[in-house]
Amino acid sequence: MKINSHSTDMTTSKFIRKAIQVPDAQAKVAAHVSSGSIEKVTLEQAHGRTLAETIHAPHPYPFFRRSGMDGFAILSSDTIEASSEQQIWFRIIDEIPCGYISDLTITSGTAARIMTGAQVPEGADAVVMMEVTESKEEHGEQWIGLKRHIQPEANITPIGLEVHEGQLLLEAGTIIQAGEQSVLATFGVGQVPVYKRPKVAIFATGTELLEVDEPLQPGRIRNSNSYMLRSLVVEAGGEPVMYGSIADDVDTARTKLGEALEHNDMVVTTGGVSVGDYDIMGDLVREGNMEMLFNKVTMRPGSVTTAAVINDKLLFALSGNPGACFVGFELFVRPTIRMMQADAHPYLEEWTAILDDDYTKVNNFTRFVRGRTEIRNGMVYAKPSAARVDESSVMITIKDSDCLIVVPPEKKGIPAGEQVRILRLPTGHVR
Ligand SMILES: Nc1nc2c(c(=O)[nH]1)N[C@H]1C(S)=C(S)[C@@H](COP(=O)(O)OP(=O)(O)OC[C@H]3O[C@@H](n4cnc5c(N)ncnc54)[C@H](O)[C@@H]3O)O[C@H]1N2
Ligand code: MOO
Ligand SMILES: [Mg+2]
Repeated sequence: MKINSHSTDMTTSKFIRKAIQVPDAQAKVAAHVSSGSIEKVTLEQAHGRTLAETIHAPHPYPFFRRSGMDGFAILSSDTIEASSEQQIWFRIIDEIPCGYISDLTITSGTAARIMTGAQVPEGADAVVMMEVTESKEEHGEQWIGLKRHIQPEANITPIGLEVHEGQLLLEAGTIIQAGEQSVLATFGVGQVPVYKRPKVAIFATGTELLEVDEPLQPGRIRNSNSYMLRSLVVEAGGEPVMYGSIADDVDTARTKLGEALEHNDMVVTTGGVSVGDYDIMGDLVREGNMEMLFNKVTMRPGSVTTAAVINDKLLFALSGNPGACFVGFELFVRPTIRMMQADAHPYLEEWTAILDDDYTKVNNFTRFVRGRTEIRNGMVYAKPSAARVDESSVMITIKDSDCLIVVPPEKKGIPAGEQVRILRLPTGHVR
């Protein structure tokens, strides 16, 4: 390739970057996030979505006095004298399968045959299970005999045992999973108000990038970051929109970015954010038609992670190095997708763990080391995923990680056995 004239003058703007701390960078992003719009979806579509309105119970639950057994509805006071020596007989006056109600009232000496889940008839204050009764037929009438005392309310679930009318059922911001589905269905919420999934445009920059189905060529690699990002967006509850990959050309990037911004709620790119000659995303965010929030963060990997705002939409220009791209997503993009759906806990959950291997690498930025947790004797242990290398260029350990071990910028490493902070990665949980 011909040699072009490139500036390595350290006073040019691409080299002058003000590094900010991760929490400050997160706060800058958060200041530009507003929770997205609301839509109604069917209950089937609601799984994993975030509820946009608080829901109160429109009625008590159970809604009627419910039999807990297949048996007979009786008056418990009729059984006071019942014993192994003294059998009490009841005349069956009705039969109540589930879904039916009786229009008769149970009075002393009568009973109704009733099934589990059916509404207990008026007058009855107990249900006795079939197995403890004897039955007989006399003059065309059915009778049951009972030799034991039955407590009032036995086997009857009272109205409102689980939920009383007006009770808070689900708060806005709740993620709808199996238990929430049960609640919504029980209370007749068939159209569920949820936050719209943010549409997240993804594109990769890099002249070296090949499509996944292209054969390898010298000096080139396949674009893996776009697919990694796609999965991460799905996991975070966003709707990924793939814009492929482009060569390292600032005009192409500008056009692509414009197109992606027009049709989506935010844009995530990967590659070209460092100080290299072809690091075009870095150049693009300095052009002036956007507000750059930061282009250097005191973290590794991902120190070159860049964020900007264009027409109220966020652009995350993540590093091309796979490890850095991954960490940049987890610390900045995932929380944004969660915040747009009003998640009360948008950031990665923080735990304390015991470091399971010595960590010797020293650096002056906070390091987010991909790691794996294990519970032993009730304690959480975290081990770096990579046996030797934990470079930001390393791709292979992403799949082996369920946490980021936070290594503060200190002069020495951390020996095994010390307590460390870890950030839990919600891997595999599709929201
Ligand atoms: N002189 C300096 N060089 C570098 C610095 C620095 O401060 N001064 N920072 C280093 C750090 S730290 C990182 S991280 C990288 C960041 O690089 P970029 O974000 O500009 O990314 P690229 O240069 O485009 O690519 C880096 C690396 O990643 C591969 N890549 C790119 N896109 C993809 C993709 N879609 N899928 C898989 N792999 C991808 C690319 O081929 C490169 O190998 O800069 C350091 N350099
Ligand atoms: O941005 Mo790099 O990933 O700091 O190592
Ligand atoms: Mg670069």
